[in-house]
Amino acid sequence: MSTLLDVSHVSKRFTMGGLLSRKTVEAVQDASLSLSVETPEIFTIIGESGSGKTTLARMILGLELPTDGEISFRGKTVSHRVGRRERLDFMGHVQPVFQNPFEAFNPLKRIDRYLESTARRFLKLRHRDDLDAAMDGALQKVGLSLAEARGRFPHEMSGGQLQRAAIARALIPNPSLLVADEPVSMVDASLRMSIVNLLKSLRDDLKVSVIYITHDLATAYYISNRLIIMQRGRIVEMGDARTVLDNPEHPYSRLLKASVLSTEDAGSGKLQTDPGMADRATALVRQQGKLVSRPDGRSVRVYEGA
Ligand SMILES: Nc1ncnc2c1ncn2[C@@H]1O[C@H](COP(=O)(O)OP(=O)(O)OP(=O)(O)O)[C@@H](O)[C@H]1O
Repeated sequence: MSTLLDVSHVSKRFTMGGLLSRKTVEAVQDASLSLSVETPEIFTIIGESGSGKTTLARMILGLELPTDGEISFRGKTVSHRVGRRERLDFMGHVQPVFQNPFEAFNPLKRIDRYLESTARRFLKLRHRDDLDAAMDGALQKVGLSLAEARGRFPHEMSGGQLQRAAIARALIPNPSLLVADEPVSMVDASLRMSIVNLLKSLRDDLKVSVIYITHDLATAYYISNRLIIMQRGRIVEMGDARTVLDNPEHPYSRLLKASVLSTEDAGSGKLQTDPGMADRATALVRQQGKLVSRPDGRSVRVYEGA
């Protein structure tokens, strides 16, 4: 098995303020994960707001450097501090998909212009027919076409269509990994599943791996192969998505699952989770603990004396 992405004991500390009011945030602490070339998968990062998901994603994309540890893609260290050609080569293999498609596109620039400049930059295409074929090919992969997208400004598309166009743009260089940071949270609920299913078909039909960052346990359960659950910068549970979500073991993972409101719970007015469970999960956050492998293949953070 060869390694596509290797995140090894990575931490990120942000330091803010001046000399007298210095404050540090441990955004990510000692995170490790790896994806293989041979098995494309949807690897999900779940956690509450501020748990370090985006920081981890930005380090994987080389937009942020780890304070400790190392990230490598196909054996090469990921960093933005490399030459332009090396950076472009990396970006051809690893593409981001952002949360808000309306922010990802300049409102004054037509969609096809974006796709065209990506095709020029990464595929070095120059002729009109070649550019059109590359754009149409990418748009077809996401259920759109160049005929539909040509000449349209971002505001002339729905959020769902625009997120598809953003994914089409990311697909132009033929990447082997997409890093999608909450790609459905700004899309209308009724269109969300179409984007989620699209990510699934990118994995199954195009063999593209996806790092899927979300707050949403339901979509994570539906499309993920494996996942990690993060709490305040630390991975607290990691493993096969269904094994973990069917029977979460870490108190924080249990709390997350218990916080998902079913329509039945809403109907019966049951809006609160067990306060004891929340207290246990937050008390543990102050301890470092240790990720321990379990026989069922998952890893769970355990604490001394707990
Ligand atoms: N550039 C930065 N400078 C200082 N602190 C930062 C920076 N980026 C992130 N942080 C802090 O690091 C922690 C983790 O943030 P991060 O955005 O990675 O979390 P998240 O899980 O993605 O949250 P959300 O779901 O709200 O996007 C937070 O406490 C955040 O305030």
